[in-house]
Amino acid sequence: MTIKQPIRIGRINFANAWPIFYNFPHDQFKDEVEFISQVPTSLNQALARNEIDMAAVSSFAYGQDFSQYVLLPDLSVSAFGEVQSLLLFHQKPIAELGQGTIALPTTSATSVNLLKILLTKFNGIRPQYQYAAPSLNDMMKQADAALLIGDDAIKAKWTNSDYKVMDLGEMWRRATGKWMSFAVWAVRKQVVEEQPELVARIYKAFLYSKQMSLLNLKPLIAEAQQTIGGNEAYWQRYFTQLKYDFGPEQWEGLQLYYDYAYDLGLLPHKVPIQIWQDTKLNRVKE
Ligand SMILES: C=C(O[C@@H]1C=C(C(=O)O)C=C[C@H]1O)C(=O)O
Repeated sequence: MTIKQPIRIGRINFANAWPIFYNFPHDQFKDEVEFISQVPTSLNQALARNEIDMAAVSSFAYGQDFSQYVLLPDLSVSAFGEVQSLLLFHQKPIAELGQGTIALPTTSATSVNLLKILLTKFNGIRPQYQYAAPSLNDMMKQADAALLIGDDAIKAKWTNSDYKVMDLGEMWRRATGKWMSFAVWAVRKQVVEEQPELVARIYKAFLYSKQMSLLNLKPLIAEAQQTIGGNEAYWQRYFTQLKYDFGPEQWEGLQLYYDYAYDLGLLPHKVPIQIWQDTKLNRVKE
């Protein structure tokens, strides 16, 4: 008898993904699952290298390697408009940034490409971009504007009032009228084939966790206040403005993002959104 390896699951260590992980019923799985908590770009890389089997990853990372993955429905970090944690900090007006440099956080894949899409397609500017560690003060020493995501963006906004701040979720909604999904739950196709029942059980456990978290946000809010700061009203709004569903409306917004990314050469191919459906792989649209 072959011993089944645990399914290795990547967890985004930013508050934006908490509602889906927070109430995961670990006791139902014992040695069958193992969680690895990292920033999105580290999870993207770990999934691509087969060091983990399933993860919340940057939606851009799915676009890069979609032939290897399927996406779990009804799970994502999405928004229709404002997000509060995908922020471009700047002093000069956006139109003047075309001659300047924008610092991009090494933690992000979806948002750095979303920013490029927004500035190129909708603002008609092509600044220089350079990657930097996600620290606003250091970034602004070398650049005219800085993008931050996740908890780094939240904290930077609280502690810096010298900059104008643009919310990428809001910019995308204004430009396209669509949803945007920043993180998706990707599973390696090979794991779906090898351990279909376990994948289905883990999927149900994530849905359960999301439902429980949204029914009672109080423990998540208390932990966010303790570990990150801010007040109850802030986190209440944060966790309700973000949406964790992944259905036709979110697919449509994400498909447009992939199409633009392909148009601009940010992705080398068109990206089909492939949704996992129990054990069958169901290609939803090209
Ligand atoms: C909503 C957010 O989206 C995150 C942004 C990501 C990216 O830019 O690659 C990846 C995962 C998401 O959880 C956030 O950072 O607050």
